[in-house]
Amino acid sequence: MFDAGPGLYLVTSAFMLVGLSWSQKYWNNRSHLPLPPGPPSFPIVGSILSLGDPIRPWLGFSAWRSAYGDIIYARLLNKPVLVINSVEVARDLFDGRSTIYSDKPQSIIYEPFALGFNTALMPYGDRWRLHRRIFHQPFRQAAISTYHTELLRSVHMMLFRFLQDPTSYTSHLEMFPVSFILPIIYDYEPTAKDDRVVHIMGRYLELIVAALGPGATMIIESFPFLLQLPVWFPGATFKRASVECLQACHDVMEIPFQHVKERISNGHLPTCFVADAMNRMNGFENEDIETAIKEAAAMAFGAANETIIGTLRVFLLAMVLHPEVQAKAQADIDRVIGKDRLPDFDDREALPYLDAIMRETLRWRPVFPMGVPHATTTSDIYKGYYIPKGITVIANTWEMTHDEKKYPSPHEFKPERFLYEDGSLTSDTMPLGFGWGRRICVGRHLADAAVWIAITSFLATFSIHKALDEDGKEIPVIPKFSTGIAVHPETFPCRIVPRFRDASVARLTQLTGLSSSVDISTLTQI
Ligand code: HEM
Repeated sequence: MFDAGPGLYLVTSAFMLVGLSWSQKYWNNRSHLPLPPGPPSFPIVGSILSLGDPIRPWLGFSAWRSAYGDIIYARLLNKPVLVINSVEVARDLFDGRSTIYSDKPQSIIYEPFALGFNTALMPYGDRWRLHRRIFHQPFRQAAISTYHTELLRSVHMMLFRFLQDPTSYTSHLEMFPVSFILPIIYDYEPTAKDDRVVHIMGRYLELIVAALGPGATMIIESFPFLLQLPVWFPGATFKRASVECLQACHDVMEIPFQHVKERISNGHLPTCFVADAMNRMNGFENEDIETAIKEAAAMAFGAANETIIGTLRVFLLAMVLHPEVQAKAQADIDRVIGKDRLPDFDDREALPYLDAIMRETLRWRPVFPMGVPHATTTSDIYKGYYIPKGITVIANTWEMTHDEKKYPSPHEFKPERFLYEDGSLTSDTMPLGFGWGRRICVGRHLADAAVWIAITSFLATFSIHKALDEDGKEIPVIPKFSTGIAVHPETFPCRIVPRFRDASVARLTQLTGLSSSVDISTLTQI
């Protein structure tokens, strides 16, 4: 028999020597390698003062680009961050080195504010992989057409609400994602605006937005004892918010999920994300899988809400500020579809200008102007710079979507930038707002279909104009935006007027064909 003794010893020693010299070289490299350039850092505050507006850090990150370039190292308070200001570097790192750049920074606020189940904030590991597996099948591009009927139904219900109460446009936008995502995820039909499931998600999101605001996060991270105070203690605001948030999160996950399970145990066969995943992945036999499905379902419910409402708010703002874009889109719709029916998904190819408007909406005011931060799992060397392990990595979406070279006059709303001279669409589908690499948004194809049908149907049936004062003069719209990690325009005064023939409930009923399945008279209460 072959004696492995001395041979194996020699081979092992050789490997060890190579390994040692490599790690020595690596260490020497690292010790000689600089961190990427960045603004000067001061004790305690780091570089935060040179950010300019700390509430909108993406603007400061963009301003740093001219001084420090596409990849910047900075310390914000006690947190080291790597800021990426160009698509090229983002692709190199998030796509090309995805095993290193797919982690997420963790915060002590996640547990007390029930954010542990949020896929987008989860560490890169088995629990996250299981979530992605649950999401993959139902949300891949090829599956999206199965949701077209539900999307059309929800968008038509939204049109009724606009017709019956044109002043409450924010509330109608809020009901749109809820009315298709709840049936898709839980086979659950929200019955009224104060529907229990809609209400608990709304409350949970409110609490999270407050908790994740830059000020609140910084205070809690700097003074964690605030979360140890008893709830009755004067000033224990964060502790009370945390208790309420944990309860709201429990309700968000359990109430709609138990609705599906009850229906199954009563012999029904609901067709929805939860029931399909439970069957496909043996969720009934495995508690860990059941928990992951419950979490993924609540994640989809929450993720669809904030993002789609935000994008549609940006769209309406763009239309009120740019009547010429609105008129051009409506002329296209009238030419392709006419006045006797409403848009359908089959019309999409013939309406490139509508796609261009959608892309420009995502570019002009991305809902996540600095994406959702990633983190590194190990240290790395890129273009001669040392990138530390565990550093927070921010892809500055704002800078990428406002890059003057790629998008001239970037602050103007110009859908034409996505069209060739012959009117056909360019290959730039504006994916930048949906994140990067392995962590790219799982709901992007659903979002694409939902936003497209919503804007096309809206423009087919309504126009939005500036509101008029008592003298009949237009009230100027001064855009204001919310702050936080997800940003959207605040409500502005406007007039929404129908543009379809007769402009009556009867005519809209005829156009949508909704009356057979929905009680139209109750829609404004929804
Ligand atoms: C206009 C609509 C939307 C926008 C702009 C958007 C944007 C984003 C962004 C920027 C991320 C972070 C990606 C990263 O970490 O690099 C993300 C993650 C995610 N989104 Fe969306 N999203 C939208 C709609 C949706 C919808 C409709 C769903 C579900 C049905 C969804 C589910 C998710 C999930 C599960 C993640 C976590 C992915 C992961 O960390 O692996 N999103 N989204």
